[in-house]
Amino acid sequence: MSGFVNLFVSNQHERLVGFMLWLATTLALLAAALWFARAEFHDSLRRDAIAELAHLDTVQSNITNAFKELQATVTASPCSRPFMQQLRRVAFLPDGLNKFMYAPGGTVTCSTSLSDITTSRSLGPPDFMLPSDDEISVWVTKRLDDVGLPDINATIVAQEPFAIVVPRQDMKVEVSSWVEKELVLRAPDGRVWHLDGARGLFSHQPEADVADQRSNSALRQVVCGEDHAYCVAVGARFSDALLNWRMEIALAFGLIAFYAIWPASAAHRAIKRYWSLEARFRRNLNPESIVCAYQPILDLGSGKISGCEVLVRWRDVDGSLVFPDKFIDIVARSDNTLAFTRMVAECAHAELSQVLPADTQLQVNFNVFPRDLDCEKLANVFSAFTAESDRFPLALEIIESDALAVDQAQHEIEALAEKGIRTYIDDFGSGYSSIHRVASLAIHGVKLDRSFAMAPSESLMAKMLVHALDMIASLGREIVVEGVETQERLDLLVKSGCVGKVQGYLISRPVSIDQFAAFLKAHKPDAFKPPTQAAA
Ligand SMILES: Nc1nc2c(ncn2[C@@H]2O[C@@H]3COP(=O)(O)O[C@H]4[C@@H](O)[C@H](n5cnc6c(=O)[nH]c(N)nc65)O[C@@H]4COP(=O)(O)O[C@H]3[C@H]2O)c(=O)[nH]1
Repeated sequence: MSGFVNLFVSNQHERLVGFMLWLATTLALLAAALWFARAEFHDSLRRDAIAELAHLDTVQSNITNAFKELQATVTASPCSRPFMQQLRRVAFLPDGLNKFMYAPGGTVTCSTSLSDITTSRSLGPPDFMLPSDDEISVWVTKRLDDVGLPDINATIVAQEPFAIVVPRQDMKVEVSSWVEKELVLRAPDGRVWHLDGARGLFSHQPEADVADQRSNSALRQVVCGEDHAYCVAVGARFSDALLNWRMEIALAFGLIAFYAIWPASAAHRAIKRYWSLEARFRRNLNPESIVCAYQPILDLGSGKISGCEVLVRWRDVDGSLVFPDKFIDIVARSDNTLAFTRMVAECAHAELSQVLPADTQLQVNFNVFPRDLDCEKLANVFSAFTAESDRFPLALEIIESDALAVDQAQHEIEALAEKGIRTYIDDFGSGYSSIHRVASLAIHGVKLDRSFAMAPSESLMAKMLVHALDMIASLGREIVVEGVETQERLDLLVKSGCVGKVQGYLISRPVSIDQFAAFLKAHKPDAFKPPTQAAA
């Protein structure tokens, strides 16, 4: 499951996901097209079978009419000259039936071909009777030498006292070369007699002596006439059909593969939206996914770690840690800034109070959104810290933004100070902060933006560092410098004589609570002092 999630979360597999979606869409469309083609093919087989059956229906209706005609018009004394004349008159009707017999009880006494049969000849027991009320008996492919029709194998149908020789029925409807047909007669008990076409197609089990295994078609349609006495089976192998239409199929495949690009890319966009960091973050932000990191703050006067800044990380759905530069803006754009800060405060308080020794005294700095600068609300969010202000004095770092109305901010900052909560202007020098604003607010201190301390030695920013420090120092506010990465830069800050505290990778990166506790335990006050001072 996590591998599957990874596929969408990590951008590395974007091409693979896009390709898989295209492939899946192409295959799905192809399967739908094949299903449709198969259904259409089935229908066309059925249409062929019905067309063939229509011809047999005509034969059956001719037989029914012939019997009616015989019963109505052949009334003379059986086998007498007038009888034979009447019989022949019916035989002349243009319905393809011209061999009639007088065969009461299945015994042929006279026929249109042979009027003077000296001895009656029995047809024997019929092969089957039709289930209809007309009492019709059927003899299938009977040799007719006995009844004066030498070398003829034909089907005889009889309705007392007449019998009709049904001429051999061939298939009439033209079909494609890869389509097979079989014509059968079928007794009510299920026995089947092959009449024409691909033997075994009807029963779908080729007889042992049938060499042509193609009869075992994959697609088959069987339609039967009235009484189910005659049926047409039509079949073909789908693969044969596909082979036959290979050009059309290749073209269809190309078109499907091409048009699959649109639904696949729409699906890809939807998936990307669903799995975007913003969507994942909004769906999964909860106290369990909040991870706190602690960056020590070094007091330059004492050399001790006087506090820490709590920096939040977010545990993504694939387990990886996401840094605030990726999601703080998402929080800032939402209405949940205070709820978010509460989650961070609760996470930090639980960890700090559990892991650090009871006698630890440490200022804990939190970042708060400017819009949440409201003493009452913040005191509520950080109530666990204000309740333990001896152990964990609280400090709030506020990024001064344009939205921060000085008068209102001043009022809230004063109220916070009354509750023992310190406030700092964060990232001074990076945003809207001006020396005028710093002077107007009763803040405890200023955190100088890390870009000053991190700037290369000869750069303009590095040169501005000392001036920025002088300027803030003149306002009498505590100065904390962030982003101290080298001993050289730290030495410069110490030399300036106006920096109270520093924070940066030189001292420690933001670390987990256990690493922070270990760091505090191992820290020596002269660890970052220049060698001369350390020796003294
Ligand atoms: N290259 C370099 N970087 C250093 C050094 N020392 C500290 N940093 C980084 O500088 C950032 C200091 O936090 P920030 O200015 O408050 O800037 C923070 C803060 O504005 C915001 N943020 C972090 N946690 C929270 C939070 O809980 N709530 C709110 N509202 N914002 C937060 O996200 C920003 C970035 O946080 P991080 O990515 O943790 O980045 C941290 C820290 O890892 C250094 O020597 N070199």
